[in-house]
Amino acid sequence: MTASLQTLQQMAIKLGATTTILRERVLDNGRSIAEVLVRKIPDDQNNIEIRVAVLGNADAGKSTLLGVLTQGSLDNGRGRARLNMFRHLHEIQSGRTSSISHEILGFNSQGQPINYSYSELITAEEICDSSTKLVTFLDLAGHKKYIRTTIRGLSGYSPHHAMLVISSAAGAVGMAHEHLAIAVALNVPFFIVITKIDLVQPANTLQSLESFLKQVGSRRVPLVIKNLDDVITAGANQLTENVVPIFCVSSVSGEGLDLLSRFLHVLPPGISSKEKERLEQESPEFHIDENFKAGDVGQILGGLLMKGVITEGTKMQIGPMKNGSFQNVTVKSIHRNRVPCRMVRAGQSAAVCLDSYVPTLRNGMVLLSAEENAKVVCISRRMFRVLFHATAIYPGFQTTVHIGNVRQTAVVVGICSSRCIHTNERDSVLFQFKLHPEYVTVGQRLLFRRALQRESGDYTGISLTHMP
Ligand SMILES: Nc1nc2c(ncn2[C@@H]2O[C@H](COP(=O)(O)OP(=O)(O)OP(=O)(O)O)[C@@H](O)[C@H]2O)c(=O)[nH]1
Repeated sequence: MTASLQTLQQMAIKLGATTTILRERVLDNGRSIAEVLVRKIPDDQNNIEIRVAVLGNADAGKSTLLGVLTQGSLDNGRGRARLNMFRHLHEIQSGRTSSISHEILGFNSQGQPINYSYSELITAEEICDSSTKLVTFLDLAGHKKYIRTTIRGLSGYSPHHAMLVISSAAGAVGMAHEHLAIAVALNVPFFIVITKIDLVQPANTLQSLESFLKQVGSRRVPLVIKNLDDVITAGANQLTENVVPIFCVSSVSGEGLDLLSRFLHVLPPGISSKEKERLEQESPEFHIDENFKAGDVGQILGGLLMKGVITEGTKMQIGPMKNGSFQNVTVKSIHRNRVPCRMVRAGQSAAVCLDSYVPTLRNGMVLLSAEENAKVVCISRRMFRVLFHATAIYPGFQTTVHIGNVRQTAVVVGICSSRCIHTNERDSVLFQFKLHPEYVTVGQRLLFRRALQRESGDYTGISLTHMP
């Protein structure tokens, strides 16, 4: 076995790859078996990246868990670990997340976590440089007041996986149901973390999970992760098998965190390297989710590059403006994970600085290649499925729709095969944006939600496919 592992390692080194032994076992006949992860990072990339959105009810322990994973020191049960996750003073004062924050956790080639406790004064740049795998967490808000921000995170940032955090003290209550229903509707693979097991044993919460999963429309069955074998099996099959991995952890005692961390290390990115290569060949399409001006630096756009490659100096067009037109711009500089870089590739998020100021910028706009003949829509036809509605949806129904980063009021102007749509029914629907045209592409999922009364927050439905 030692000789075989050495040979494998030498083969990997020749290809510029690394090997990590995931598990080893000695059989009854004295022979042994080892499962080895061979990780090859593309030549032009530092590490393999995945984005994980963190969902769950307020006070479930999301920010605390992220604080513990990314800062590397345990919580005191009174909110110490979450302090670094907050972006605003009111969040620190209330202990409640209201915005989307990004946190990173790296892993080296041996599978050891690299976070801010790895060495004294380590910076985000050094974490990125020393990691072969990088997990970016999106810490989303749990309180129902901030549901629109949470939907924006799930729909706009295209996370590869969602992590639903449930407190074992409170169970799957409040917004946990709605958050997971949205992740299921957007087809984001998910896993569950039951936290605070130092306070209450998770037995009752575990029991209720099967019916909880059915209620949100997921046909997957829960698989409680108890040992390293379960971790490897669940990690390898996360995208294909019909199971939901469940971890039981405590951010105060640290119990169960090792298995969760190992799972994050083996969790695969959402798309294959072939698919990624194909996307990189296409014309660039950068979806804007944040825009701001920083002193003399100029106009900065935060977002995700869905297709193509952008480099410094690339000539592009930004829009659509209110009249549907696009404005020509040039990319001045690019930052990724707070570090300057020369290039951003399909599937990566980045902050792009433009050479000129763009008036009337809004989130949901796109940056496209300057040569692209960009088309925008006022009216769009889509296949709809209503997940829940108290009565039915008729023409004239008006609501806020989310398509990626686009968020705008739209009106249903026609339903193709019947007069109205009820819960669980599907139909092709024509809807019109109320204010201005938007850039949408075939296959993007559309999500709409309407609060029937201000407080109740009834979640209504999703469109499955965009029909050209
Ligand atoms: N005993 C114990 N307390 C925990 C644990 N995890 C979190 N807490 C405490 O639970 C409280 C709420 O945690 P948060 O991390 O702010 O919860 P959240 O889900 O991020 O809440 P929002 O930001 O409002 O969405 C804090 O006081 C934490 O110290 C745990 O594992 N054990």
